[in-house]
Amino acid sequence: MENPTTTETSCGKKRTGKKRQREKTEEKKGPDGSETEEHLKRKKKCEEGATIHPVVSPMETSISLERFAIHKTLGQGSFGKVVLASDQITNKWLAMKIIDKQHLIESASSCLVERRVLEIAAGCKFLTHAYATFQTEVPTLLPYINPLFKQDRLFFAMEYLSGGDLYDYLDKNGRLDLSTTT
Ligand SMILES: Nc1ncnc2c1ncn2[C@@H]1O[C@H](COP(=O)(O)OP(=O)(O)OP(=O)(O)O)[C@@H](O)[C@H]1O
Repeated sequence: MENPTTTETSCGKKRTGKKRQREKTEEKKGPDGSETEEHLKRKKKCEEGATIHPVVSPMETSISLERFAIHKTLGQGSFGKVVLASDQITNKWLAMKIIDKQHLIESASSCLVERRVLEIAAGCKFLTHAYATFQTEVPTLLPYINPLFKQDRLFFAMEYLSGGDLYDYLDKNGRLDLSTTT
């Protein structure tokens, strides 16, 4: 597995309201390494320029945190932090967004919208997508008995994009020329 920790990322920056575009064009697979028929259909439609409608749930939701090794923090967003993780089953690197559910009381709908966008993006080569979402639920009294048990959290396991985000790139280099964008 190639080590992505040597590539430049915009670590530690907090900004709001931006969505990065996908920088890699290699084929993407689910956490089990396979590409579903639905993903392939959606990828084809996307390449043909058709409107992609959300499917019920192309993402894995029945996996747990133990499956992943967490390596370092990639950045901080409005909902929580994003860490570099590796999937110990497929051996792939990914970015994991960790959201403390207590912070979602005011913004649960924004989080659901973000999840939907990550889901719709599956199969579209210009958008970052999520492979899986899952959550941890801690019995209410456990954090008081043992502080190592943190509050309930939501996890978005997304494709890892190295090289920083589009906003930083445009900020530093100005407008992209036509050949770079196509
Ligand atoms: N898929 C990814 N691959 C690599 N780094 C990422 C990825 N997603 C996020 N990051 C890093 O984590 C930071 C925070 O991302 P996040 O999506 O939480 O917030 P944002 O898009 O910057 O802002 P907002 O939360 O308002 O949407 C980003 O600025 C980037 O440095």
